[in-house]
Amino acid sequence: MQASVVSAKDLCLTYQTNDGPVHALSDVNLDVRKGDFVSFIGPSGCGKTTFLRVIADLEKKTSGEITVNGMTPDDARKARAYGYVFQAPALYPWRTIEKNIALPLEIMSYAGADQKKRIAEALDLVNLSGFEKKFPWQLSGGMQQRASIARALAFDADLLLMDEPFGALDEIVRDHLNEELLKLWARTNKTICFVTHSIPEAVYLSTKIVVMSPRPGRVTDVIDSTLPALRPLGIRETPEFLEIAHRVREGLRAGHSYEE
Ligand SMILES: Nc1ncnc2c1ncn2[C@@H]1O[C@H](COP(=O)(O)OP(=O)(O)OP(=O)(O)O)[C@@H](O)[C@H]1O
Repeated sequence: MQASVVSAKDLCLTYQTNDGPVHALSDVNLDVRKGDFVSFIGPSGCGKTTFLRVIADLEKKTSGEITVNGMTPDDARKARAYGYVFQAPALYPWRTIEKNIALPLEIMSYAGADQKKRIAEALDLVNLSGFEKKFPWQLSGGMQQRASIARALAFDADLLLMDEPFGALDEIVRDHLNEELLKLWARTNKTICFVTHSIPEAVYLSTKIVVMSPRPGRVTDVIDSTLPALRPLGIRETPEFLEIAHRVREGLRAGHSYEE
C-alpha cells in the first residue's frame, strides 16, 4: 500500500460572510495515495478550489483533520511539499520564461547553477526547451500554461496541485496538454490533485475521481478508475471509458438540486 499524501477526515470549512456562514466543505473524507492522479469534479461552488487551498495552507480548516505528507498543511508548506498551478497562467509579463520559472527558486535561495539546471529540466518536461528567453506574451495560451506548470515543477515537489489549469484553452490544445500531462505524471511519479469541470478530462486523466456537490460542499462519490495506465486519446471511445463517464455524470446529477 502506498503512503498517504493527503488525508482528510471529517474536514469542514465554513466561510463567515456578511450574508451568513457558507459551508464550503462539509465532512470531507478522502485519502490521496502517493502516485495517484486525483480529479475533483463538481458544479461551481462545491468547494473544489477551497479543498486545494486547504491542502496548500492558503485556507484554514474549521474542524476535522487534514494531513499533507503526514504533516499539518502549515508544516508541509514550510517543507515545500507542493507546486501549485492556477487557473490562469499567472506569469509576470516583464520577466522572461526562465525568469518566471526562477522566481520560486530565487525565493527559496537556490544557488545560481542549481537554478539553471532546474529550469532546463522543468522546461524539458513540458516541451518548452528553447523558449527560455521569450516573454509570456510571445507564447500561446497553451504554452503559457505549460510554462506555469514548469514553474510548479522546478523545485521538484512530489505533490502537484492544479486548479483547472486548462479550463480557458480550446479543446484541441486541451487534448494535447492532457496527453502531455499524463506522460509527465508517468515519468515523474508525482501525486497530482487536479480540479476540472470536464467529465472527459477527469476520466481521461485520473486514477481516482472525486465527485463533489454544493451547499454544503461535500464529496458524493469517489471512483477508482479501471482504465490502464497507458491511455491514448482514443481510449475515450471505449466502453470502459464511457461507463466511468456515465457514473461521474450520475453522481453529478444526484448531487444537483434544481430547487435552488
Ligand atoms: N474567501 C471566501 N469568502 C467567502 N466565501 C467564499 C470564499 N471563497 C469561496 N467562497 C464560497 O465557498 C464556496 C466554495 O467555493 P470554491 O471556490 O471552493 O468552489 P469551486 O467548486 O472551486 O467553484 P468554481 O468551480 O466556480 O471555481 C462557494 O459558495 C464560494 O462562494
